[in-house]
Amino acid sequence: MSNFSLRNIGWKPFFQQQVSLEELETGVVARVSAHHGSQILMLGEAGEFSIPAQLAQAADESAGGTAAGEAGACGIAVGDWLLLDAQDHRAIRRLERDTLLFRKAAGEEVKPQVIAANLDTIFIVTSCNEDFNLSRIERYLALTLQAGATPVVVLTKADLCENPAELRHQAEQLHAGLLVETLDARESEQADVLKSWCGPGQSVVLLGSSGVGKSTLANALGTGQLATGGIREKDGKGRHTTTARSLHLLPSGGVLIDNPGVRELQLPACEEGLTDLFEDVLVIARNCRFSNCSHEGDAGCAVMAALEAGELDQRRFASFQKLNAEQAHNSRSLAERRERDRKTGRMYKSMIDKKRRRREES
Ligand SMILES: Nc1nc2c(ncn2[C@@H]2O[C@H](COP(=O)(O)OP(=O)(O)OP(=O)(O)O)[C@@H](O)[C@H]2O)c(=O)[nH]1
Ligand SMILES: [Zn+2]
Repeated sequence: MSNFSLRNIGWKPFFQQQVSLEELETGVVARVSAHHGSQILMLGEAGEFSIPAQLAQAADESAGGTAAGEAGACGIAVGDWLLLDAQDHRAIRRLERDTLLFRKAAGEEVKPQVIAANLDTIFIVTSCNEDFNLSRIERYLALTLQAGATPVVVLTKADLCENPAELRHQAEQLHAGLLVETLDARESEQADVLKSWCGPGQSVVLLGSSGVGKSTLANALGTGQLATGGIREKDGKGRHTTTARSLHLLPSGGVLIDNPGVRELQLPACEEGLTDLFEDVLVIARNCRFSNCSHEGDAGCAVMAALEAGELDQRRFASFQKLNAEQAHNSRSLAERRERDRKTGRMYKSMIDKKRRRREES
């Protein structure tokens, strides 16, 4: 049986203070490291084990108070911390989340889909060549800010670019204080700059399109070095499991969480994230004559004036409009869906009530 210190799997004071000494006498805390159909893989001080997903779900529903922006995004996520009964590993409670990264689920349905919970830093990876696109970085930034995590933009393939410093400068303008690193991901000494975000107690994720160098960076951070894959542990029913997990321990003491390949990256409801990201545009918009100004030809529009005066970048404004429209569309549809579900729920309930009354009467 392998041993992990809780700190090396991301345990922090924020979680510690949610658990009483009493609870720690009869319970254990462990972190969700993967979802495998009906089983959830957990990582705790005693190593790896799995519990039935149903039991974990029950703990989630009892978790109550949801963090800001968690709107409709429920369910146990990779990165969650659970308090379990030490004897039978029954899930008692899901600990409150520090941060929660989610996106709009793929497809027609407007549903938030949790990517991972309790991330400290999100590395937004993009390359200095064809993939470099400021508006795409803004999209990732909106999600990161909404999640409550710290964004760090990583521009890979600097070796294939004439002027990486210029791209870095452009990316830095996207948000006040935004940290941007440029590097050749294949050179592990260059990737070392990322290690300062990967110390003990820290959980990180790499987000970005296919081929930008995420696996290369993960390797440079040392995911391959601590051979912990293929651990055989007994699950609750005494069976052995050898499933892959999505939490990777790093030699620097932190945890790297795999993200399921994000192909379609549509924004979920994330108004706060966008408000934070586009503070510069919103400050200008405060001077529009009408508070509900569309910034598309309304009289007294301060945003149009700023665009004409060259004080606001055309690309930035287009991105602001596009992401806001997408966000508004997806939150409106979400609200509509909830209303529909509520109505359907009420209809079923009244049907059942009627049936019951009829039965009682007969
Ligand atoms: N020249 C150069 N090549 C790089 C750099 N980073 C990654 N590559 C190469 O780009 C290719 C793709 O890198 P990966 O690390 O597999 O990219 P990924 O983001 O994990 O891709 P997916 O697994 O498809 O999501 C590989 O051939 C890498 O060797 C870099 O900084 N410079
Ligand atoms: Zn306006």
